Amino acid sequence: MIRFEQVSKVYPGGQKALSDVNFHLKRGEMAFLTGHSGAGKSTLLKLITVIERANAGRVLINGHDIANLSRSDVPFLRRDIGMIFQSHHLLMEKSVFDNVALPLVIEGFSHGEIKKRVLAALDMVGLYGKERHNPIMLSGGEQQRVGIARAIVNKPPLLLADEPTGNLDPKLSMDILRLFETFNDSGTTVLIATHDLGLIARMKYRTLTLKHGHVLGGEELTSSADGVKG
Ligand SMILES: Nc1ncnc2c1ncn2[C@@H]1O[C@H](COP(=O)(O)OP(=O)(O)OP(=O)(O)O)[C@@H](O)[C@H]1O
Repeated sequence: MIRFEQVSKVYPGGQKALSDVNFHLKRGEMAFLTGHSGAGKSTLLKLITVIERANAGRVLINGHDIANLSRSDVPFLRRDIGMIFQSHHLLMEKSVFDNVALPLVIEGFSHGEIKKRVLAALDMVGLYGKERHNPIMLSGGEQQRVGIARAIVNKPPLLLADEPTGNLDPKLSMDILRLFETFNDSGTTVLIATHDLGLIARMKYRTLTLKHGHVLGGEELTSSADGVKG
């Protein structure tokens, strides 16, 4: 589903963020992306979502080289990607319902369909009944789950998460990871960038490790457990 071939990224100003990165994330797979602060994790996710573009090499999504993607095609690619951030980027003055509905409103779904899908997404993340609350009234873990509901509400085939458990305690972090497993079990491809090595060790999914923009441990995603679920 995602293939990087000899990908390098240098930011304007000369900061080298990724160097000759190769990896392949298969459809239906769940994997971690890790590495020290500044290793290039967010940059790698930004190349997949075309927030940034590579300077060298090829980024292929579903076999398509995204270097050939025109600006007007980018929103169509992003519809297939659910993106989850540590700071979840919720609209605090809007209700939980409106936050989760946003991708569907942008896509022009009918009111009836939006209601059905938003309530189903909130149910999946355990927030059914909180749709009229504002995010400010919720705990950090609940706010993170609103962000997750928004990312999965249009059922994207690919879910990318950038430090999704960064502000959460170990129990809540595990709950969030279990939630990702549920989506993965129903066929969603999942890539999670995280510093949390403890979490990675407990979950035993394949791990891509970056160090100063280079992939450690060979060209493919490496694992001590060959992707076996923990
Ligand atoms: N917009 C930018 N302009 C210039 N340099 C940047 C930009 N974004 C990131 N960098 C640099 O690129 C390198 C990789 O950054 P990136 O954010 O991808 O790392 P990261 O592994 O996600 O770090 P963290 O875990 O701290 O979020 C760093 O040296 C960073 O300073």
